[in-house]
Amino acid sequence: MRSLYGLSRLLSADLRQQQCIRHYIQKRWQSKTTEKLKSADPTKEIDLTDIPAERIRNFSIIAHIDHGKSTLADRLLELTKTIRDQGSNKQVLDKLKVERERGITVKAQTVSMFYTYKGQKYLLNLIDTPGHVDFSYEVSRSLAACQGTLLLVDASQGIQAQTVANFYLAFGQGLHVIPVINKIDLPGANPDKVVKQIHSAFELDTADVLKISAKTRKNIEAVLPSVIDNIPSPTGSKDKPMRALLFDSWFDTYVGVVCMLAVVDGVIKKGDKIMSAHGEEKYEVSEVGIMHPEQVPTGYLHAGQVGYIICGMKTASEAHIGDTFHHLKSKVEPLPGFEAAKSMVFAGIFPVDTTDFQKLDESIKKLTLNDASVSVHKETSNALGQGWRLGFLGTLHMDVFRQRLEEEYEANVIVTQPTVPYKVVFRNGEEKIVRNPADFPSVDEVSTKVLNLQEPMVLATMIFPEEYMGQMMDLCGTRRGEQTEYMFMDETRVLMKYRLPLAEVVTDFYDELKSRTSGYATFDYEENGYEMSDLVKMTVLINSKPVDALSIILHRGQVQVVGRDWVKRLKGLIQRQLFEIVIQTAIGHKIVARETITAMRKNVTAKCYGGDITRRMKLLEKQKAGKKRMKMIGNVEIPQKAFYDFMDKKA
Ligand SMILES: Nc1nc2c(ncn2[C@@H]2O[C@H](COP(=O)(O)OP(=O)(O)OP(=O)(O)O)[C@@H](O)[C@H]2O)c(=O)[nH]1
Repeated sequence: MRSLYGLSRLLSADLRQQQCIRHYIQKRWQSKTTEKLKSADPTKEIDLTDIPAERIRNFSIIAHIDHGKSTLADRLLELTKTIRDQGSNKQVLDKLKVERERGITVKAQTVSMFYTYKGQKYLLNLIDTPGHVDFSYEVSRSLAACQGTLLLVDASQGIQAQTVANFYLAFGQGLHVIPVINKIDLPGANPDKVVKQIHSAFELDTADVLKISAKTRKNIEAVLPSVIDNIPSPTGSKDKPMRALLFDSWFDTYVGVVCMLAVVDGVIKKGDKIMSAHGEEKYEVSEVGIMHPEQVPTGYLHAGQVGYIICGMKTASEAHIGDTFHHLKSKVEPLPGFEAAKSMVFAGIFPVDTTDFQKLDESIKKLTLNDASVSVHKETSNALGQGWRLGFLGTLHMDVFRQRLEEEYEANVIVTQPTVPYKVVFRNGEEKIVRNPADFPSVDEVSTKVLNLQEPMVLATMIFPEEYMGQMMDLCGTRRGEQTEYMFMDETRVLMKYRLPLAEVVTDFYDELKSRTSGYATFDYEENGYEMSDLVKMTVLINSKPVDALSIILHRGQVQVVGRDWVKRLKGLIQRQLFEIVIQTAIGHKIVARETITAMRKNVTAKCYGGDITRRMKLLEKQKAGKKRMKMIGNVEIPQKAFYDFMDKKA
């Protein structure tokens, strides 16, 4: 065991690598379900000429989930009169319906505020970021547009796993970090203890640490002066050739893609002809402005400013996040970009009612217009018909996508078991990444052509009260984890690190971790390469016919448990039919588990004793309609609903 002092060196793993696995989702700013912000000013052009770069501050708020970032953002927007203070503003920057329903920020938002301090007018650009582990990718790219950040910590909960992860993202990008202790109004608040934690964990100067309550507004007025006094202004030069970093974008039905830029050097104006360094595409700027909090044209943005441009970009995939824009004729050194966000979780998506395919196709197209990080390929399944294989950055990203499909497009979908990208190394030296169990080599191929099989690993950091140590070690042990480090955060809390297979983390690991520690444990992870693993593909057979949509890649050690569980659950979902149904799970030809549904004789019109022909017809019609939602596996009819319930673990 070791003290926490100097945690920085221990945790400063490759931050770039950390970014790749992190998850990200893009918003639809103009979503129909999106609530409009309450803007104090009607949309009119704003003049920025009186604000030199020295009086600009670009900063973000980072924190663990629920520590109060969006609430603090509300207070700062009110204080600067960017929005009206009606006493009812609640996380106004969380605009997506899913954000409001889940009470989490999914999408980083930028807003420009004006603030007068010591008689001078300042332009403060605030980027509110998500706190959930799944959306850390949003955090890291947002930080690239900032010079400093407010690190918010809940006064009753103290430092948690994403506090640590987000601090190191900011630290790794060389940002000035201002610690702020929030929720000091809570009865369990212990701000002094949290100050000590911050000091020992991050070696930050805590002499002037801010202690606030974003909810009751206590000490809120101290925040912006601290931002101005401590965070440096951007350093670029207005006189150099224009270079601007594209750090966010979204699709607007009327104007196409809106790009968020941090202008590093020079000036970008309406009418300018510009080019992207990565895509080498040419555009003409038709509108340029700031988010205040809605889009407000300014006519130009100069070095140090953060704002949006509209330049006739048609699709979201043209906007490469991390790209550099420059004037058409000028040659500039591109700014350091970001590594592309990588899909780490893949799943099949199918309509519950197969006649909804076209509609769902449209909906997926629209939703992915704004989320270039979702990879989409068509897929056909014998069990579920036509569908898609989608790649996501994590399971929350996947859940959010599904929820938006269901709520914003009224789609009814079956999402298959998520799969991580496995690696197959062949004896001839070739390598293949398998994102779909259908592409996994057969048992014969594995024994004749494959040198080894590998699975992606992560390094997980967990923070929890000491009394849950046994529970946590047990959980990580059953998930094939290997402990790499543990230490005390303070007298009562432990920080533990485990190397775990990603496949074990993307299932129900987070829920288990929460339930085993009464919600006290927090968790974050980063990518940690591939490792050789004894992997197999398990298939489900219904009356000897394989059901492709129910194939899964597993570690051999899990086969018995999962195999038995699956046949039992399927038995509960498939109705008895006129003949016996045998449900089996198998690895190649080897049967793992089996359940049987005995035969029955069913006559839907049996109760109609001849007489009422209309009723008889109605029942037959109903049965016919029901059949449309059935899938035939061999001679067995399985309702799509059974697949839906199976995937949703409703049995
Ligand atoms: N008592 C108290 N509650 C607060 C305070 N600040 C925020 N909250 C509450 O804490 C909860 C989470 O606040 P948010 O502002 O959504 O937190 P967040 O960090 O933006 O959350 P994510 O975006 O999901 O990461 C909400 O219920 C807030 O009302 C505070 O100072 N005191």
